[in-house]
Amino acid sequence: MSSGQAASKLSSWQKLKQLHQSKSSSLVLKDLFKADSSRFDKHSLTFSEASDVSILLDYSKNLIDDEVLSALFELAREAKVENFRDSMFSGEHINTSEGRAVLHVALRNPLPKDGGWEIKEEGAGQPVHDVLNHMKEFSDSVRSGQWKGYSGKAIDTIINIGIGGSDLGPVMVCEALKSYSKRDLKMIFVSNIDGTDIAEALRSSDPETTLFIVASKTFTTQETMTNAETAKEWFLKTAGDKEHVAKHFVALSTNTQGVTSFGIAEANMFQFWDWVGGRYSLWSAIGLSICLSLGFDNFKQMLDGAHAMDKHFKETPLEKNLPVVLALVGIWYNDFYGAQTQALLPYDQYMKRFADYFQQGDMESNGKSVTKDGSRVDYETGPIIWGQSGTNGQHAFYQLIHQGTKLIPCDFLAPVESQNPVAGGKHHEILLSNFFAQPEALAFGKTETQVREELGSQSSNEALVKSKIFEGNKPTNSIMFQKLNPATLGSLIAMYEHKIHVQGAVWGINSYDQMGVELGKVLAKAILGQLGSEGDVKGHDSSTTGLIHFYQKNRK
Ligand SMILES: O=P(O)(O)OC[C@H]1O[C@H](O)[C@@H](O)[C@@H](O)[C@@H]1O
Repeated sequence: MSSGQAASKLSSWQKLKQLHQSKSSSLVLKDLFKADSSRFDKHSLTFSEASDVSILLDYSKNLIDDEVLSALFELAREAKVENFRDSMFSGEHINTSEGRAVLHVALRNPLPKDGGWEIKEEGAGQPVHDVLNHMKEFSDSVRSGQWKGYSGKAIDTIINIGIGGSDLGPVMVCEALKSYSKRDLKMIFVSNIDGTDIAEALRSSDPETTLFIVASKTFTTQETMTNAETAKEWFLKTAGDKEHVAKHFVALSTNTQGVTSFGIAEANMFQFWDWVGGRYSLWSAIGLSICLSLGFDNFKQMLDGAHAMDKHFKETPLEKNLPVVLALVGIWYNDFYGAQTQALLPYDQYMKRFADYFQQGDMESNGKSVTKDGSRVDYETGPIIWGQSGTNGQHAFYQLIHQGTKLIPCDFLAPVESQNPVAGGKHHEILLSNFFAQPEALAFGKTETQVREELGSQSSNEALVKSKIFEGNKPTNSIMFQKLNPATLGSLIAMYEHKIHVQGAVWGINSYDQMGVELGKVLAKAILGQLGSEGDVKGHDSSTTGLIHFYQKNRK
């Protein structure tokens, strides 16, 4: 297991610091490509270890050379990334602050008799497959119309009520794999405590044909429980009899007692375990909305794609290991170039929620400032993750990436094949030409000489010349895959999950707790009890008191 040692104490870290000082000015992409015509071949990797999956990672447009790369791999070895990875796979309790194993990989692991690994943790073998069978049975019966609502009608609307990890994964996947979905089954996701979210969902739904999925690992999350109660009240107003809840409410949780006291029978509960982190839970019962929308077979293919990436991560030498390479290159910018953010830019409209999903995945995992042994880090940890689908981003924020003052490493992702080759494939070719052009423009820019040539007689306008120069040398990864099918999406998600794992291991932090979301929750609870009258507002600073008083005076 990783000791939680500060990364800056490692000798390879110091070496990387020196390398950055001594050679960053000579790490110029234009020159690096000119000097080595095989740079793409040397710095690209392929993954095709799952059926129906083919992924190319081109990391050649990074500010790296052989010396930097070998120091980065040395860092991974010195930080015992391989040991820590193996500890995760074997079920050791690597989430030390909560004393838990971290086993989302077990959710996509076949049984040992079918070629999976033996994992010694309660739930991590047959029980996982029992829940999968339950999910299959249930989703088949709802999708086929066999499952009937209380008045005998089939279900046509699914409302998933959950937040954070109990929302973002299902939302992202249902959107990404929309072309595989049952189009006449309406999927609605309610997460926000803002009454608008549930009100809009209910407005367009019919209690006789709506199925509610209450998704919450803990079954105590205020937003989810409040939305679920409101949904139940709305349902019972029409349905009347409490007995009917059984036909319209199911729960996904680790908390059986919470589920039954809400009024959902254990038979309508899909179980998972405390070793599934919320932001890693879409592979578990939390994926029920995915199964309902896409069908179990597609869900299973997504699990298989993820499992193949797990196997790749577990067994492939670091130098050829996609998640490891992504992680190390990310550390190079995050810790040595001072980059604050990392953009995820999928050139596939179906992946429009991908960056939102990994905002939680990455930032909740690695947004930590103490190591596992409790020392304050003296280096940067998790990056700010953001992005949106291409080409929309190009017309919104790429200006800053190209010519702003900040270094923003970007991952570009795109499918070879479009699922909607409209207008004879014209849209897709235009989309891909942009996917190819942007990393090229970022890497190689446009020189002053080129600008002057282009401007011709106007080149005497110095300010204009300067404004049109692209400095270039902006690093990117390009990730191409054949087609966004369920297995490929599974592989891509698992690839980024493991990237996060490797970075957390190098930084010596616990990527698997989320203590930082607690304080705000506690304070909100206390304030909720004080909103009644001005006199109740006690124990706050003048700003918070002033804000609450303003609300109390002006509410209607
Ligand atoms: O599934 P639950 O228990 O409702 O938690 C929902 C979310 O709550 C908090 O914000 C965090 O703990 C997240 O990691 C979690 O995903």
